[in-house]
Amino acid sequence: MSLVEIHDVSKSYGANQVLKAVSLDIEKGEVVAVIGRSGSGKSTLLRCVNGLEPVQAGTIRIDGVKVNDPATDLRKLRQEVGIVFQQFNLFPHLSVSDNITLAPRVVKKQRPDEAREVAREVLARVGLEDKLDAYPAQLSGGQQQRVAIARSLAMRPKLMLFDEVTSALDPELTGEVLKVLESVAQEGMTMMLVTHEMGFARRFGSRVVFMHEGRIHEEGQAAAVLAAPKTPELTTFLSAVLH
Ligand SMILES: Nc1ncnc2c1ncn2[C@@H]1O[C@H](COP(=O)(O)OP(=O)(O)OP(=O)(O)O)[C@@H](O)[C@H]1O
Repeated sequence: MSLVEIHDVSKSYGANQVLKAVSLDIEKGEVVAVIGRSGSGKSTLLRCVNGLEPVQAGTIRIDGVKVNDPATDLRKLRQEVGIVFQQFNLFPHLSVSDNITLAPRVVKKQRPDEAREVAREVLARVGLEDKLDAYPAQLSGGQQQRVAIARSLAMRPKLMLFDEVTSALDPELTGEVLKVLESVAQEGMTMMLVTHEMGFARRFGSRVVFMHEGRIHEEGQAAAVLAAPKTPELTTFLSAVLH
């Protein structure tokens, strides 16, 4: 059984069919980069995986648990599926420590000292152990995004979803966030990420999925797919993003 099983998923917003019979399996420890033009359905697919968006047809299972099933406790499922967005969404009035420990204390009922210890550990993993008591406004955008990643890691998820997490950052801050993603990937985390960073996709995407008009148009091992696209749509897309 794959960790993520997406089978024949379709989704529409009104008359606009955004996902058209999408199927994708992701194995434990795999890093899958989802690429494609704006509006091709990448973010929607990611949001369907952790149940932020309902689907109209098909099934999605995470570790065997069906996401689109009224009997599934989505709150519990989301503890196991972390998601980080383009905007870091930290609570501005809470310290870094409180931002990170909030969900483990409230949802997982961790003791405050235990939660703070986890916060220390995950902050070290993103290279910000000295920022435990800082406030978001005192951090750069790149640092805030690293805290947002640490906050997700504190829940010990089975799967992490990243939706264009570097798109809101200045180029000089993008590198530090990509480095954190690389180290999280190297630790064995299963990751699905929507990205425009083709260099990252090539180095760390064990697999690349190219979406076009709501369908998976091409997929395969990252280096091979990016070096030798088989369809004119991917060729056009790659020449647009690489130049
Ligand atoms: N909440 C929504 N309500 C209505 N339409 C939506 C909604 N979210 C997305 N869409 C539409 O669904 C289509 C796919 O959007 P999606 O955000 O998944 O694309 P994307 O490939 O992630 O694009 P981008 O790279 O620009 O983020 C677009 O046509 C978009 O306008």
